[in-house]
Amino acid sequence: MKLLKRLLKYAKPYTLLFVLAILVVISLTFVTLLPPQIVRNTVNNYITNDSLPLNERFSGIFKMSLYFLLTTSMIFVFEYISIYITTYLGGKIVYDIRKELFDHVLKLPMSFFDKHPSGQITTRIANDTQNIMEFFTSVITSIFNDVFLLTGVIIMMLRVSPRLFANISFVFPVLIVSMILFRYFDLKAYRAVRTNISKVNAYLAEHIAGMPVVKLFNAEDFERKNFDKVNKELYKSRIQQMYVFAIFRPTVSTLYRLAIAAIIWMGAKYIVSKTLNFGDLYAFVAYLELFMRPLEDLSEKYDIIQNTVASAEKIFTLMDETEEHFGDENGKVEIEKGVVEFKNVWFRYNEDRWILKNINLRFEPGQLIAVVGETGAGKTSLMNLVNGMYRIEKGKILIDGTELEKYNIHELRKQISTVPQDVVLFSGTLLDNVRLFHEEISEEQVIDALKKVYVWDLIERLPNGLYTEVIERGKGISAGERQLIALARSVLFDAKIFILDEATSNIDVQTEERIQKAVRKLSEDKTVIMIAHRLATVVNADKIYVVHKGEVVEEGSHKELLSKKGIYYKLYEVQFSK
Ligand SMILES: Nc1ncnc2c1ncn2[C@@H]1O[C@H](COP(=O)(O)OP(=O)(O)OP(=O)(O)O)[C@@H](O)[C@H]1O
Repeated sequence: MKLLKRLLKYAKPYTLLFVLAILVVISLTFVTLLPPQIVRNTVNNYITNDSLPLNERFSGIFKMSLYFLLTTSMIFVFEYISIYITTYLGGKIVYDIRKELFDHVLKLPMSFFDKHPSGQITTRIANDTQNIMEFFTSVITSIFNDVFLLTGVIIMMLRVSPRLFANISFVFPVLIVSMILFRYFDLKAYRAVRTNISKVNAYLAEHIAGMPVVKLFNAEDFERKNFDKVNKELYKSRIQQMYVFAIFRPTVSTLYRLAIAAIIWMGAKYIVSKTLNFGDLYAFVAYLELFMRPLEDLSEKYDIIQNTVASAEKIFTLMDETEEHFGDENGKVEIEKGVVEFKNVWFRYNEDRWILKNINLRFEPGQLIAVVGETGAGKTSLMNLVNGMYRIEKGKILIDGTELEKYNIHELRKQISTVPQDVVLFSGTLLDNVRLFHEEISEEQVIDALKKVYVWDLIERLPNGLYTEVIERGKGISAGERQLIALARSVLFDAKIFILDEATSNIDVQTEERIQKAVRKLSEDKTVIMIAHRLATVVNADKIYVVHKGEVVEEGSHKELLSKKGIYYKLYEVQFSK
């Protein structure tokens, strides 16, 4: 109930439209009840009324036909208006919710994205909101419609023949109970089908993305068998759902026909004994048919409400996630020199273990400083702290002597350029990807940036050059090319601090040498932090920090570190003895 209340808050700005929709629905109910009454009057007053002159009977029938036509047209108009308004309302409300949700997701901290799979977040924003749309388009106003119609039909039946109504009143609870039972079993079967559809989807998404691995390891047979399992489950649940339909649908319609037979049997007796008119019997049967429609509809709406509650719960859980409040909105906005210092920094992603322990580092412009260490040592984590992607637990990170938390984080991030290990490109051209969709940056400026890192000739060589289209996160562009694009992007945005996280790991030795030259030049007036696996790329660095199991264990120039014969020496030995 609380959830529905919170959901209804989104409808508040559109209250007037809702009121209008309900008024239209009330009018629709009213006119829907008219046709059986018109036919009843036609039969009773004109078709079977022998006491009237023939011409009056014909003109009466004509008049009634016009009424019938008029009400049918009104039903059309009201239905059109109500569908129009409700679809507009549902669409607009879901647009608002989706917008708010995505805005909120953009403000969530990295730790949130570490814990939640991207597919799950996508489903919340794309699919769960869709379920909610159904609630606003087909539940709210239809419930009014159904309740009004049910009440109206019962009133009309009582007006037509209270005696007939009393005689067959036992049929109504039977119809209602069988409908509820049908819905209950149908819902269960439908849920199983939906779960199995998501399993098939999830399986396909994961395994089609992993197709290169499937082919390389000859895993086609294994894939076939595993897919067959999920596919079979889906098939079985569909059959189960079909059984429910096969049993209940005919049961409900048979009950309905039996009720009509009972009405005709009793009604005919009353007609023969002249206590009921023929038109009354017709109207009564027609109203019974109208009684069935909202009954079916209401039970369907119950389904939608349940789905909506489930989706709303998930959406609001996401909406209640705490936003990232890193830094100070009104804090410092500009990095002046670009001196980065770590002072006794401790950091962990989860309670269970420290990733960085008592780190002390200093990076400054004019020097090329590198961080090395084995896989999983904590190098990338270190760099993510400079960007304020995660919060440290103990110690201080200072930029130009000011604590990171005292900066406006958005302004700060603009001045720190990172080339990550795994570069993600967006759909669009290479040009768009270098200038990150900033149309105000000209093609010449982009080419200039590419030339600065000595990669323009590589891009120029591609068949469509800068206009090469990128699809799905950069498929079709080699890993090395992606790194070059990211590197040029960093230069283009002219940051004060550059973080190169194994930025040349996928690039051939020749190109890497040229890039090293560019990086060296860059470090003359910028702060460049270079993380590297391959020690060959850091031998010329002014200073090298060696990180081991989350601690800085050695520091110095390449020569100094070799002479220490410590961890750096060992790493060097292993790499160069190869
Ligand atoms: N988002 C995360 N959540 C939890 N643990 C993480 C997360 N990212 C990294 N780790 C863990 O932290 C440790 C350090 O990882 P990090 O990526 O900093 O290492 P690295 O030195 O950069 O390694 P590599 O050379 O392979 O890039 C690893 O044990 C890793 O499993």
